[in-house]
Amino acid sequence: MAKLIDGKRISAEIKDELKREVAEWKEKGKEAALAVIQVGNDPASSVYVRNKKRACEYIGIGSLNYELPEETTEAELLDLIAELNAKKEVSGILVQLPLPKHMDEDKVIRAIDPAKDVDGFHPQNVGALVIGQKGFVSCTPAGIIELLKRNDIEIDGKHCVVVGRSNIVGKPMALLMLRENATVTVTHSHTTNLKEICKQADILIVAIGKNQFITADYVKEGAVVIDVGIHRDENNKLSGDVKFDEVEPLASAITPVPGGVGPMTIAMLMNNCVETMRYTI
Ligand SMILES: Nc1nc(=O)c2c([nH]1)NC[C@@H]1CN(c3ccc(C(=O)N[C@@H](CCC(=O)O)C(=O)O)cc3)C=[N+]21
Repeated sequence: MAKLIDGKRISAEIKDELKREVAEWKEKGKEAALAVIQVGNDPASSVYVRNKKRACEYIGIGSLNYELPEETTEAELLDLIAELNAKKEVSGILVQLPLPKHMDEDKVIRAIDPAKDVDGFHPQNVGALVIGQKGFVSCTPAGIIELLKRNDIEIDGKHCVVVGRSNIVGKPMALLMLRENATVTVTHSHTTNLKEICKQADILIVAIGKNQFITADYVKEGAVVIDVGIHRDENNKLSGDVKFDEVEPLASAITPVPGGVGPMTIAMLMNNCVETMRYTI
């Protein structure tokens, strides 16, 4: 039986730590506020936006929500970002992804001041991660490192296989594991022998966006399995990229969906928001 990695509990712990820290910074006259921009009204996005707002309120930082209609032009969005970049009271800016198809996501992300890019998506922050310099780190991979550390799971020297190479999860995940001295293999949809490679993993991190794709035959006995996927069926029941019931008996530790990686994303977003208080004068 695998140890269940409880992301919900750990994210609550982190938010409590941050709440105490924010109170201390406030006594010293510092403030922080997160601006969240949502374009259109995708219901799943609305849930996340609401969760972020609630987390800001909980830890004691400000939150501004901008709900823009689907027809907003890219130029209008860029204007709003420029306005928020210039606003001293706004310390973090998050543009909820995905954006409507008529917008160039790369261009929009590049418009955010890297010092306010609490998502860690700006090329300057991604570049800093590549060469080991300070910068905001993408929240989901940062949350996974925190989950492993707070469960005393050794990373140093281990073989970590990352399934998926997205800019916001797979790639930064591989870089963070490398920073922790893991030996890292990045796999993706063109990988031949995917099963054999996954089976060599001491730590298997799955972010491919395919419902319950990873079955027992991908997993070595005793492996640690981290599931980044999130899928919703017609009854609103959530599942991940890993076939949990099959894999759980094999793994030494595993994250559930929900209650695993998801809540950690929000906790690390809050950590990035508090980071803006740590270094300003
Ligand atoms: N600019 C931007 N930054 C993001 O960080 C970002 C984004 N866009 N677009 C969408 C994805 C998705 N995402 C999640 C956050 C929390 C949960 C989460 O809390 N999940 C809960 C379940 C919540 C539920 O019931 O749906 C869990 O896994 O236990 C999931 C997914 C952040 N994203």
